[in-house]
Amino acid sequence: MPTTFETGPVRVRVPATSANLGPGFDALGLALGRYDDVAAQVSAGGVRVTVTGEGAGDLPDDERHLVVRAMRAAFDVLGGQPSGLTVECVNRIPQARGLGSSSAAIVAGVQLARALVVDGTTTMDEAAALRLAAEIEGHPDNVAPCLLGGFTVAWTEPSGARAVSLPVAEGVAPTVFVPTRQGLTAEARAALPATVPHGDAALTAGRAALLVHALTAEPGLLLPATVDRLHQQYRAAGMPETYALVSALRAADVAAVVSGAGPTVLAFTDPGTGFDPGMDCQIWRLPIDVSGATLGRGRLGHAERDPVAAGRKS
Ligand SMILES: Nc1ncnc2c1ncn2[C@@H]1O[C@H](COP(=O)(O)OP(=O)(O)O)[C@@H](O)[C@H]1O
Ligand SMILES: N[C@@H](CCOP(=O)(O)O)C(=O)O
Repeated sequence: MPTTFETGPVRVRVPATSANLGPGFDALGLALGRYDDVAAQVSAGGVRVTVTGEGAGDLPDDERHLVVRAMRAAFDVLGGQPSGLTVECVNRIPQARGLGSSSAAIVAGVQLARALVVDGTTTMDEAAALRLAAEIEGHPDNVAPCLLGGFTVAWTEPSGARAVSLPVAEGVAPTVFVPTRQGLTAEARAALPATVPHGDAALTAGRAALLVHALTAEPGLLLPATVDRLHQQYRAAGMPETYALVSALRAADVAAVVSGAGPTVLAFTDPGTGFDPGMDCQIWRLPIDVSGATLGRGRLGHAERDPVAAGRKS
């Protein structure tokens, strides 16, 4: 039986994410209250993508667009491809900064495809959506919080990625320092060594375990819980201003880390208005997103189309 598709548009709101959080390389992640909104509809013709906000004018408007690539991968799993797609993106997550923009695009694509298939040869539950999104991204630590919301612990089994979402303790409201300059995750991953000293691995494993306790129950322990020896120092040469800012914040007893692969810095407490970050950046205090990717029916409304104002969940 051929796959049947929803005839009207569907839409999804996907949060920014911060991965690693210091010692949780490729495992820990946090969903943040800044969002991309994406709508999609099956059409008779080819693929047409419009982009407003972040990436407008730079991203491809055809099959090469990451949302469309993720949709195509999900349609393959679900059993059938629509010939044409119309996709509208309103992006507020800065790209190539360490705030999970690529994962947001991938999760948006997978979720939209799931919502557009009315009757396919296979169904895809949330666990399968996570597996597919992680496979496309290559690591699960951003796609997990983007899909599930909250603070997530993700891991990979032979059958694929899995994750749990944990409630964050009251009062944790991260501040992010988002540099003007971009840095690609693939390049930051290439800077990592193939092996690390056993002592560094042991120290980092202990702090990652402590971080789960600190974030869920005892934020007073976030400073020691965010020590990492697996990735940040190896990436420092490629983003010296980021590394200097993390060091300056930590010296002031602020639990700060490189967000994802950088160059954004995430601080778990507000360093105060007088603090000089020493680099050209935007500073945002973001709530933690607890819902993850949220689907809806219909095209984007007035609020979702505003690339500036609608950065928060309504
Ligand atoms: N919303 C989006 N729509 C389409 N492509 C995107 C989007 N966001 C990111 N990308 C693609 O992913 C790249 C950035 O990915 P990456 O280096 O992993 O950075 P980030 O830390 O922001 O995820 C962009 O250069 C672009 O090619
Ligand atoms: N664990 C990954 C996380 C990358 O996050 P991003 O937001 O920079 O894509 C890594 O550190 O490479």
